[in-house]
Amino acid sequence: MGIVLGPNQYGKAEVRLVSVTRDGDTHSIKDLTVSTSLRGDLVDTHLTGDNTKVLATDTQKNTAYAFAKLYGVHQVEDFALRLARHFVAGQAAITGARVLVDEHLWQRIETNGHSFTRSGGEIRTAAVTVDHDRAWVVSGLKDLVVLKTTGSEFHGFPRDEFTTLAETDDRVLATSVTARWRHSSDEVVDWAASYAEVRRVLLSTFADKHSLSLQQTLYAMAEAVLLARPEVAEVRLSMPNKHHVPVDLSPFGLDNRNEVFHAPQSPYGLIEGSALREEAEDAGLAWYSIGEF
Ligand SMILES: O=c1[nH]c(=O)c2[nH]c(=O)[nH]c2[nH]1
Repeated sequence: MGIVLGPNQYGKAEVRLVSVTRDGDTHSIKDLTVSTSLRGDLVDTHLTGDNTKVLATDTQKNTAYAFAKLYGVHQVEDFALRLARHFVAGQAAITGARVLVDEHLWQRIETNGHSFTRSGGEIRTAAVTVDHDRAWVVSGLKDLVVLKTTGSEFHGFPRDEFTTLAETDDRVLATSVTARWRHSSDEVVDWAASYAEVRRVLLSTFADKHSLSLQQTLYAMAEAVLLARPEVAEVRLSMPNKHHVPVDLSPFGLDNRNEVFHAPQSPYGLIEGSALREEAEDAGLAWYSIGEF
């Protein structure tokens, strides 16, 4: 009995692609996860390792980035159709292409034209500790994903023999905010109004504070909450630095002026910190009640 090659396909899965377009100070983003699968006459590579007909998955990935630059993303259906047709038209052995696109949707933070929150997924949290007749109330939120397409720099860091990171005076800054803030007293406050205001202050500070490091942005956000909300004694923030790396399109004769980014899920920087009132009462116990980062 002979053995034959059964159905097969191959491609690049989960290419994280972020495309920024600018109209003056008003920026727009398209944030995609793109997966490609090609089918066709692929017997040789499976049976003998002859790759003559294999359009490399790395090339498929590069094509997605280059097409974002060349044609823009616009509607994901158009983007996917263009990519899929290109693969089928360009390689005689490739007769079928399937392109899957997840578009991650963003909403504007209205304070400026270049800051966004990712839609959906945000969670409001509360942690309460009671010790005999005392109570501590810690409100918070997590998975609040924010991004700004300008107004962020990072330079002046030490360069040792293992440093490769380039200095930048204009980068995309993105993070998923986990925030916890401890209320000064256990008296009932208007929790809903307090939450809404803290959230608003966190967002507007992220958007409007010109950033020289995510650490600086973190502290500014926590400080702004304390300045705006007398009922809050301490704010803790945990903010992963969701890196957006400009894709080098120069091998394809294309420039990339902060337009097309690779947005890997990991690794990421993890920036954590807090701000508290100097006179914050019972900080030791409060530390325990607010919990770890
Ligand atoms: O805002 C930043 N803070 C860092 O500590 C850091 N480290 C790094 O590689 N990039 C960045 N960005």
